Amino acid sequence: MNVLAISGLSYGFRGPQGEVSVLHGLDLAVAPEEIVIVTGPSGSGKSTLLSLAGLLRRPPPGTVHLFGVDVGTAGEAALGALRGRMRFVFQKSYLVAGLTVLENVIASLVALPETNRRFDDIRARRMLENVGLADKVGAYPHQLSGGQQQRVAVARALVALPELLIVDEPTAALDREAARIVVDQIRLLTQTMGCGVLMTTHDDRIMDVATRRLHLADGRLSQPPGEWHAPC
Ligand SMILES: Nc1ncnc2c1ncn2[C@@H]1O[C@H](COP(=O)(O)OP(=O)(O)OP(=O)(O)O)[C@@H](O)[C@H]1O
Repeated sequence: MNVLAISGLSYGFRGPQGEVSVLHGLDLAVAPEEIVIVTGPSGSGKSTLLSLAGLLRRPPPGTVHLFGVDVGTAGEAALGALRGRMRFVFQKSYLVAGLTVLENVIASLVALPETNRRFDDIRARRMLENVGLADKVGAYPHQLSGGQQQRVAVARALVALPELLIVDEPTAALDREAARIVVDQIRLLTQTMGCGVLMTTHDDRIMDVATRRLHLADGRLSQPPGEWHAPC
């Protein structure tokens, strides 16, 4: 079953001159182990699409299904359960300033059912090792560079082993090496845990991580312009 299935999704915003239509009858599915990258010009609706797929906005009934559940009609309890199965990475890290790096990552686990909370600490430390920040566990966010903060945000998302990961421009503020660490960890999650990923990016350095690429323009998705082949 697809982790995310979008069909006939149209969406707009009410402005001073009336309704401005952003998405027009969009169809998109993300299966487990897929990394779908959506590109598109500024203002084309990429963030709007992610917010509708990611429960940050309520889509029209029947247009967005997460794990088979119609998001447009689901009640609060069902939405809460869906939220536990997915995680986000945004362009900004949004770490909690008063928590250490380790505590920020553990915070992603506390809402999950777990019989022994001692494993939260071990899991969080392992994930921080994976993103090259083992020596920063006790630091506070303001003591880290922007790129290091973003790697903590990635660790915080991945440590929960989400079934769907929604990622908005994850590497815009990262140098080449840090960007590679981030996408390698995302790819590892898809390959080992079967996570499906929906990502927007303008970053040519990381396009190779995609198993499928789509281009959003004029409210519609299509094949990206120019030649593109999925990696073997
Ligand atoms: N809350 C809102 N109210 C009104 N219009 C909005 C709102 N959010 C987004 N828009 C409009 O919807 C359109 C799509 O915006 P969106 O942020 O989804 O684009 P984007 O492709 O993510 O852009 P970028 O690459 O610059 O981040 C834009 O024209 C924007 O002005």
